[in-house]
Amino acid sequence: MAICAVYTATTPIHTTKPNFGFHQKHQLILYTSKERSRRWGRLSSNSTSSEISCSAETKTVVIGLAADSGCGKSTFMRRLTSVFGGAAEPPKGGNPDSNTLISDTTTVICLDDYHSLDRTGRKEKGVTALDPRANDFDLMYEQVKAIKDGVAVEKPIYNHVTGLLDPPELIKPPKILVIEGLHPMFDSRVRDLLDFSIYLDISNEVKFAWKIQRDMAERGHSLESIKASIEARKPDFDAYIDPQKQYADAVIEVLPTQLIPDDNEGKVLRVKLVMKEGVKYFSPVYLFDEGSTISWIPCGRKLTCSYPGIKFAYGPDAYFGNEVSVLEMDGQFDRLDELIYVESHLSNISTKFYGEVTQQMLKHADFPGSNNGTGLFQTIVGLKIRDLYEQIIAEKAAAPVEAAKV
Ligand SMILES: Nc1ncnc2c1ncn2[C@@H]1O[C@H](COP(=O)(O)OP(=O)(O)OP(=O)(O)O)[C@@H](O)[C@H]1O
Ligand SMILES: O=C(CO)[C@H](O)[C@H](O)COP(=O)(O)O
Repeated sequence: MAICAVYTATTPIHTTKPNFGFHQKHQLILYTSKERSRRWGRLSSNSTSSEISCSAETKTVVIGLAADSGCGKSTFMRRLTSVFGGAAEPPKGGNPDSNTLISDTTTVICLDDYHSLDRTGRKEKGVTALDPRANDFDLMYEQVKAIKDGVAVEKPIYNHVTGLLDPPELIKPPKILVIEGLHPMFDSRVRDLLDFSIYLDISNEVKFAWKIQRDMAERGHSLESIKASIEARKPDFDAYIDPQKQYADAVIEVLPTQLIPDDNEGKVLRVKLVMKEGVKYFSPVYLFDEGSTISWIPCGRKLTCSYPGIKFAYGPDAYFGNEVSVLEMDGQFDRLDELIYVESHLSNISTKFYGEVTQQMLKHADFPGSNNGTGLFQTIVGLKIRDLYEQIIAEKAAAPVEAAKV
């Protein structure tokens, strides 16, 4: 087992405003992206931080999850980590405002931590957090690469409560690293490090409904301020976030239902799972017959459906010039236990036992989207990621045996 160094932070604060309490002892220094990267991000063999032992053989599998804010990334992450078992929690004894979630198998880091401008800095420069100029892609690349290579890093923390950049936290290489946020597929160097990538594509109507529900109910924002915030972000969303979906191996697209004519309530959803063909370790899910075009209304004796019912569709398609398979569900389940009927007609879902999808959905019945295609497809993608991870590990384990044979 090799002893690996740790990326270390010499001066943790990078902000435009003096900090309070915990932060006071640090100097106020503004770095250019390059200098900040040099100070914070270089691999340090004479590091004063604790050194981390790591094994070169157990390389971290890296998953990217892209979406705009408030589009269900956290919910998806909870479903994903649950597939691997064990609860995901913030680093023990660390910053209470850390965005990181660690479980036995997975570490989820939020790419907001690579904002190079804090809230005030963005305001002063007149840029949004979605703008690449507000993010440090050099550091993101260096640190994700280091973790993938089995090296711990001192990752910055963007504090969503204060809007400031906090002192960094130590991230040790996990079995699976998930990088979630606005830009996991924006920088080609970071993109190339991903073993699998997902884009949550929430249509404007649905995004608006979800944001209103959360920001009005939980955060006390007014309808006008929510509308204004969505409008203000839209140009940068279109320019920098949305184009990433062309690179994703799987896209979960959430649209208004087509089952209710002129629906404007936004409660019933039509959800598509777009799966790229030819991705290593990933075989797209199919309904009934692989490669066919299917339309299926499962409502009847085995599935209870109230108005407006449920409709599935499956078939081949093209997406940004790539060959894909698309599985679609419009409508919502009345009884989650009956989902087993739908599950039994899906293939390549990478379950370990009959009914595992239904079991996962029942386990998290209280999560948003559990009665529709968002929850169903997020669960299935979680199972596919577990399968991908297990294939990569099995291949690595077999490699020395194969080499010895030769
Ligand atoms: N599948 C879903 N169905 C209905 N509502 C949902 C769904 N997913 C998320 N939401 C709504 O959107 C809100 C935001 O979800 P979540 O916290 O998972 O998103 P996020 O992308 O992690 O947000 P942020 O980046 O702002 O923290 C939830 O509180 C919920 O109201
Ligand atoms: O798009 C976002 C991703 O979560 C946030 O708006 C961004 O990180 C800035 O955060 P805050 O609004 O807390 O200053």
